[in-house]
Formats: sequence, structure tokens, C-alpha cells
Amino acid sequence: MAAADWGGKADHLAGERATAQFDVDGMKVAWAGSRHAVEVADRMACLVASDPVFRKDTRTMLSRKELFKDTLKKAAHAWKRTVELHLTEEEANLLRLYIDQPGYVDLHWVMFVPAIKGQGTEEQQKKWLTMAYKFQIIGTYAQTELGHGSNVQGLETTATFDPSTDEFIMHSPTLTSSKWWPGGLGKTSTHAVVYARLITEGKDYGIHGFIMQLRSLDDHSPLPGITIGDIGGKFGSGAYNSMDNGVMRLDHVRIPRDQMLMRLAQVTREGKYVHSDVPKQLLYGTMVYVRQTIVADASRALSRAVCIAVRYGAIRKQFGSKAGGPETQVLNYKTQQSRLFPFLASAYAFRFVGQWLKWLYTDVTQKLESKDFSTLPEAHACTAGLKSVTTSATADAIEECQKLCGGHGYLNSSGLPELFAVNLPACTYEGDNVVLLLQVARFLMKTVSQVASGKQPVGTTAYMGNIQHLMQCKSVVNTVEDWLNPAAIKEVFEARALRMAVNCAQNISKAPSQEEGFSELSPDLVEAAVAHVQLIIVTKFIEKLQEDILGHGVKEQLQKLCGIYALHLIHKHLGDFLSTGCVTARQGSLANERLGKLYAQVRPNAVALVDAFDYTDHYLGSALGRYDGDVYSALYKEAWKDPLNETVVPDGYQEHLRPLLKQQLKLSRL
Ligand SMILES: CCCCCCCC/C=C\CCCCC/C=C/C(=O)SCCNC(=O)CCNC(=O)[C@H](O)C(C)(C)COP(=O)(O)OP(=O)(O)OC[C@H]1O[C@@H](n2cnc3c(N)ncnc32)[C@H](O)[C@@H]1OP(=O)(O)O
Ligand SMILES: Cc1cc2nc3c(=O)[nH]c(=O)nc-3n(C[C@H](O)[C@H](O)[C@H](O)COP(=O)(O)OP(=O)(O)OC[C@H]3O[C@@H](n4cnc5c(N)ncnc54)[C@H](O)[C@@H]3O)c2cc1C
Repeated sequence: MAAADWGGKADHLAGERATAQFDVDGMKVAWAGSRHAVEVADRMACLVASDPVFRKDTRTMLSRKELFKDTLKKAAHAWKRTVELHLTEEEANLLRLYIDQPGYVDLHWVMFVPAIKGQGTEEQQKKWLTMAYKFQIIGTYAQTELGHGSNVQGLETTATFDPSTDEFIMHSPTLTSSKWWPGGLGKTSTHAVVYARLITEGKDYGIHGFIMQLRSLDDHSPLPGITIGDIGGKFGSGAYNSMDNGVMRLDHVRIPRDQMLMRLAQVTREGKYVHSDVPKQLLYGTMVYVRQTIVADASRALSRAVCIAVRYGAIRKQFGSKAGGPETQVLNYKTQQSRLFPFLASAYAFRFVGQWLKWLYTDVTQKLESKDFSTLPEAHACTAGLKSVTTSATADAIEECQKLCGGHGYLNSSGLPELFAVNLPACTYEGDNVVLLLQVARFLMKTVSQVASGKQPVGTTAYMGNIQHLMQCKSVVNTVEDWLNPAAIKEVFEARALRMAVNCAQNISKAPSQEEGFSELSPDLVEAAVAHVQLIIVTKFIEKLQEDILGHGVKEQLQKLCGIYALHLIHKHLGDFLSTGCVTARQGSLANERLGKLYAQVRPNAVALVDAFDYTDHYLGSALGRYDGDVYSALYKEAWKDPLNETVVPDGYQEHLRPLLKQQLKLSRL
């Protein structure tokens, strides 16, 4: 399908495709999760690619105002098409995804609606979601403030209950309490779930969510007492600048009591605070949900960058053989392969762990509904950890893909600068990655202490129960081939993760207090958390290979990619594996040798492996990553679209360039 908007012209990558040793269609199914998923994604991608309103080839050349208006136009058109075509929720989500332009609708669907679903009573859901589903109101998620983002308990906005009128008074008491960052808040949202300190009967009960109307539904002006605007331009051209991240100050704005989200806690008519018998952490449920979706976003962004770099690497040639033979495709350089193929493997690894995380989230949600809260800490640790590791790796990889494409990768028309700029903030939003890894570490330290007191850990920490073995085992790897054994790979990852966690726990216990120890050891704790999360990713990839995977050669390719993912981590973090005694220096070099062989085996399949992502040229948005590989014509054509090329002689020539040149000429004649 990726050739759909390609039109059947000469395929410069045909030779590459001919060397593939597996069934690309089968791989598409493995990547997407099911035949149905491939089919619906294809249909939605084509719908977007064939609609001129969704064009994005000149996006990076638009001014902020033009870009914002273009985003409003696309969002409205997408909604129109959704209604006209009676799209299902799955189809509508994919439509939004392939439009590929961050905007207020993301916050509306991904945060505002889930916040009400998770924290509103049935009555509140009925009232607000009915309007939200029909886009009669547009909502955002207003949590972060100018002064606090990570420390949610430090937020300053107040919601003070006034029993005389049965209302809350919403107020920003300081400059730092101004809401700052919420997407769509700046110019678009009519409503928001606003997080504020609940004060009733003179007591501060901490952070709670409140639904607030922000703008008039008649003329869109802010309601009395509300000062609201955009926070200004952000990193890169195009990119996240399509989003109106906002600032908001509240001056004693009154809202009815029933606009406090009351599923987790209530304030009675008399002003009494009542907490339900559910963990208070459920207040953070929306963040758990979104972190889970961000893992899927990361694999998608990474796969786009890899697709661009692999296809371009197969087209780009530099240097020939000394005997004057043909020039070498840069993808054939071993250094390119060792930089790029781990990203290809990571894209698949993140995709599969993202599919598993979605399952975990659904499972935990079902348990929560039947009041089983036991798996909540693990769900928090898994979503926080995987969000952190996958987004950091993705941002680094996109940047490296730019370098892998040389100078042309730095052009906006490569698609890479925008891809980087859009995905970089995923390391920060929905929880700064280091802050989230410290949450994982906290969970690990608790688990280690439970294991020490004889409790059997479950789920993703079950391996810690095998502590006797894992603390002293030595890897059995003795030959390069031994590194093909998934059990051998899993064992060293388990041993490394456990030993790093236990080392931290032992060192913390030597500190004057738990808190001081945690703070002192925090750099090591972050590394232990990364080791644990990488183990989860490796394990889920290995488990994926135990499923029925159809299609000639598909499983074999995935086995190679799984090997690359795991072994490149051993190579990259060899210090961890050596210092914890999980592998010897010799085993480390055998792993590296195995890695080199795997790169060579993947090379003839590389283009087909990125074709299996099934991206249209429209979605990829890259002159370098085109399906047909006609890179140079595309680069040449794109250059002429730049506004600078609208005139042959540039604006400013008469005022600045001509006088300068004339003056210099005059001086030289003196
Ligand atoms: C190119 C096209 C692109 C189109 C893309 C379209 C796709 C759209 C997809 C996504 C769009 C995303 C848009 C993103 C917009 C961004 C939104 C935001 O950023 S919203 C704001 C998010 N803010 C944060 O994440 C703040 C981070 N901070 C926190 O989460 C917490 O405060 C904390 C740091 C985790 C908590 O710290 P701390 O422990 O100090 O405090 P407490 O609050 O007291 O916690 C005590 C116990 O609770 C446990 N805990 C904490 N969080 C959770 C949780 N979420 N669930 C369960 N349990 C939790 C914590 O571990 C403590 O436990 P114990 O140790 O006491 O047992
Ligand atoms: C593009 C974008 C969109 C966003 N959209 C929204 C939105 O829609 N709604 C919303 O409410 N918010 C939104 N945010 C805000 C976002 O959630 C916060 O920026 C994020 O949670 C990080 O908080 P912070 O900015 O306060 O960083 P800080 O916490 O100030 O981080 C600064 C530095 O301090 C470090 N640090 C902080 N605490 C610790 C600690 N305990 N230990 C060690 N190091 C620490 C961090 O690692 C970081 O390096 C958005 C942000 C961005 C960039």
C-alpha cells in the first residue's frame, strides 16, 4: 500500500526489495498486530494522503499564525470527514494520527475525555462527555503551572469551597500559580479539567480536578476573571508550534460545586470533605493512560526516522572501489549499519512492548473497576519506565538518523528536523523522564525489600524472586552462537537488573536515612531503573517470538532483530554487565561479534523491513524516505517551494545588499 500515493513510477529501490528474504505482508501484520489493523490503517492513511486539505509539504515554511490557522482548518475538516463517513473510534483516531499535526484535538481526546472518564461520577460523565463527544465543547488538561510541573503536590492554584453559594472559587494566588503549558489552552479550548488545591472548612485537602468553562460558547471570549493566552513559540519550525500551549490566570472565578470531579472524593453541600475508599493515586490515572499511549507514539516516530535513514542509505552513494568500480551505497558501510540497525531493531522492540503495555493497561483498568487495586503500583512503574526509556531512545535516535543522512538530513524536506522537534518534548511532557525513572526505582527498592522479607514478587518483577540464582549465576555463553539463545540473553539481563537494584538497596541502607540514601544514590537508581525497563523490553520481544507468527521468513527476521536489540544493549552498557559480574570481557566481545554477523544478515532485508511499517509518502513527509527512492528529484523540487525562491532577486536587495556592494565597489576604486 505504501506505493499507493507513489503512482507506479520507476522504483529506485526495486533491487533492494528483491533481496528480501521474508514476506513483507506477513511482517506488516506482525507490526500492526493483526490483519484488521493493517487494513484499517491503510484505509485511513490513504484517506489522509489523498485529501488536499491535509497537505503538509510546506508546513515548515508557514508563519506561526498561518500554521495555527492551518491546524484549525485540518482539525475541523477531519471532524467533518469523521461525521460524513461515520468513522468508528478506531478509524477516527487513525485519521488524526495520519494528519500528523499536533493540535488541540490531541488534548481533547487523549487527556480531557479520559480525565472525566476516570475521575468523574457517572452523572458527570453523562453531562460532560455527551458534549465532548460531539465537539460541542473543546477541552484540555490544565495541571502544570509556571512554578511546578513534576511536583504535582506543589501546585498552587486554589479551589476554595463557599458553602453560602454552593460554589468553588478558583484562584491563582501567585504568578507561579499561573497554569502554563496545557495544549489547546492558549487559543482554542472552551473547557478544561483544572487541577487545584481543594480548600474546605479552612483545610487544604491537596490536589483535585475541576471542570471549568474558560471561554464563551457564543463568541469564544474568555469568561470574566480568566486571563488566557499562548505561551509563545517552541523549538523548531513547524513541529509543535501548531499547538497553542497556553497560560491562564484565574481571579476568584466561581464554579458550581458539582464541577469538582467527584469519583474519588466529594465535598458535600455543607462543605464536608469525603474521600472514597479508593487509593488517592487514581487522581493520576489520566497520566498513566497517556504514558501508555506515548510508548506507541515513540515506536512510530522511531520507525519513521529509521525508514527515512534506511531508504536514503540505500540510495546514497559515496566513494568507489580503488579499481574505479561503482560507488558504495552508504548503507553498506559497517559503521552505518552498526549505528542504524540497532534503531531498526528498537523500533520493532518498542512496538511490541507498546502492544503488551496496552494489554497491561486494559487488564489493570478492569481490575480497578472491580476494586482490585493491587496491580496499580506495577502499572505506574511500567508505564512511567517504558515511557521514559522509549522516548529518550527515540529522541536520540532521530537526531542520529539526521547525521546518518549527512547534510541532506538537516534539510526540513528530509522530514527529520520536524520529527525530532515534535518528539523531543515527549521526554518531558507526561512526566520528565528522570523523574519517572526515579518512580520506577522507588518501586524496585520496595520490591527488593519485600523479597528480602520472603514475599514472592509477581508480574514484571517476578524474576527478582529467583534471587538466589540470579545474584551468583555466571553466563554460560562460550561461543558466538551461544548468544543466539534467548534464555542466555534473558538470564544476563535479569541478573544485571537485579544486581544493580540490590546494590542500590544495600547502599541506601548504609545511609543515615532512607530519604538521604535515595537522594545520594539517585544517579545509580536511575541506571538500575533503566536496566529493569530494558529487561522488560527484551523479555516482551522474546515472548512475542513465541507467538504464532505467519508469513515466510517473518519470524526469522524478528529473531535477528530481537538479537540485535538485546546484544546492542549489552555492547552499549557493557560496563554494567561487567561490573555486576554478569558477563566476562570475553563474553562481551563474543556478543559484539555476534552483533556484526546479525547486521550482515539484516542488510539485504533492511529496505523491506522498513517497508513493513507501511507508511505512505504523505505520512513520512520526507524527500529522502520516499517509497520509490527518487531522492534527488524530490530534493530538487522541494527546494523551489521555499518562499525565498519566490523571487529571483531577494527582498532586501535594494535596501541592504545593493548599497553595500556599491559602496565596496566605490571604495575599491579609490
Ligand atoms: C506529529 C504528530 C503528533 C501527533 C501525536 C498525536 C498523539 C497524541 C498522543 C499523545 C499526546 C500527548 C500530549 C501530551 C500533552 C502533555 C500533557 C502533560 O504533560 S500533562 C502533565 C503531566 N505531568 C506530569 O506527568 C507530572 C509528573 N509528576 C508526577 O506524575 C507525580 O507527581 C510524581 C512525580 C510521580 C509523584 O511524586 P511523589 O511520589 O513525590 O508524590 P505523591 O504524589 O505523593 O505519590 C505518592 C505515591 O503515589 C505513587 N504514584 C505516583 N504517581 C502515580 C500514578 N500515576 N499511578 C499510581 N501511583 C502513583 C508514588 O509512586 C507513590 O507511591 P508509594 O511509593 O508511596 O507507594
Ligand atoms: C510540549 C509540551 C506540552 C505539554 N503539555 C501539557 C499539558 O497539556 N498539560 C499540562 O498540564 N502540562 C503540560 N506540559 C508540562 C509538562 O507536563 C511538564 O513540563 C513536565 O511534567 C515536567 O515538569 P517541569 O517542566 O516542571 O520540569 P522540572 O520538574 O522543573 O524539571 C527541570 C529539571 O529538573 C529535574 N528534576 C525535577 N525534579 C527532580 C527530582 N525529584 N529529582 C531529580 N531531578 C529532578 C528534571 O529531570 C529536569 O531536568 C507540557 C510540556 C511540554 C514541553
